[in-house]
Amino acid sequence: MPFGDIQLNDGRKIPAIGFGSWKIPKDVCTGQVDQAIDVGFDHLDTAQVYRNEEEVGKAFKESGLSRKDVWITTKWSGVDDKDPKTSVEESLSKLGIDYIDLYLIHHPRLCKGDIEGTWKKMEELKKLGYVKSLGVSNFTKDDLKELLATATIKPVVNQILLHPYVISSTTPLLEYMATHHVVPEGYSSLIPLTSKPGGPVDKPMNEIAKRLNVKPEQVLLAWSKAKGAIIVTTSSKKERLESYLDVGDITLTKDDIKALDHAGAKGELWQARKQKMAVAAKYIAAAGLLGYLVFSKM
Ligand SMILES: NC(=O)C1=CN([C@@H]2O[C@H](COP(=O)(O)OP(=O)(O)OC[C@H]3O[C@@H](n4cnc5c(N)ncnc54)[C@H](O)[C@@H]3O)[C@@H](O)[C@H]2O)C=CC1
Ligand SMILES: O=CCc1c[nH]c2ccccc12
Repeated sequence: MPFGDIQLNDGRKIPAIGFGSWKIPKDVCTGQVDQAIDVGFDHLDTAQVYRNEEEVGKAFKESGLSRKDVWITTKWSGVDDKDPKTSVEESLSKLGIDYIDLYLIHHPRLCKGDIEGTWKKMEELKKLGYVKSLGVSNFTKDDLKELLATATIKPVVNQILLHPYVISSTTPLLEYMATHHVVPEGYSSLIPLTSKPGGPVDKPMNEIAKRLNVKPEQVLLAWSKAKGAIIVTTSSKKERLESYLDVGDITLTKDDIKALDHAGAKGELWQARKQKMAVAAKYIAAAGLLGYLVFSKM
């Protein structure tokens, strides 16, 4: 079963899984995007700051696919303090296309305290025909509230970190977004495998993978899909890319999702406790040093 599309609040439909080009070196980028398109990805995610828009654009051109058949997202990352209009014109030229499907504010800090003014500049880009849909990334609930208070065009997505170890702190944001029809786009969904292996999520993830006869990474992507998110992921390996697309066929049960959420929340709690202990240890060490300095002078 193919992944299909997700309906956006501006009437458009976005392919539910995308191939991201963050950290892909220029010299191998076109080849990796070519491969992703070859296996069936029709949604590419890049950014001004990834510095590989030209290579992504080259792969699209080489694919011979028609512009309407590939969804292209890029982001205003505030590189060299350039404003959204200058940046989007540069992105269009680098990508070699005449419109961008989805243009995102890469991070709220780029707005420098003026979310309202920055969003107005983004809205202009849609009116100019440079971009079809507008969205944000890494916005908190408060950032979104501020934006929605004055927006005339709603963001269609908020591209956010989404994996079981952040589910507890992210649920209020996801609920707020659902109320306002802003679709989550989840990135770094594979963190339990890539940078936090050995945590509490491993057990349910591996058990579910075994029961369904699928790979652990597919369980994590299926979890993200179950949260209603558009998935943005990546790999340089053809077999992995194929296995990501096969997640379209995987449906987790309510109990599977509960088990992953529960294990994720446990890990999040441990992490928070570890951070508190580290801060406390720093204070104790500083107090000890101060005491030593005071008493050694007596
Ligand atoms: N808006 C934003 O601030 C951000 C956006 N992104 C977007 O999301 C895309 C994907 O981000 P990532 O963090 O790379 O996502 P990811 O969590 O999907 O990780 C992808 C990596 O996981 C590896 N992987 C797959 N299965 C594995 C396994 N079983 N064991 C170990 N490693 C395994 C892959 O080879 C690949 O290198 C980026 O290219 C970018 O487009 C990423 C980060 C931030
Ligand atoms: O998108 C991936 C992470 C990243 C790399 N550079 C920036 C700048 C601003 C926001 C996010 C990121």
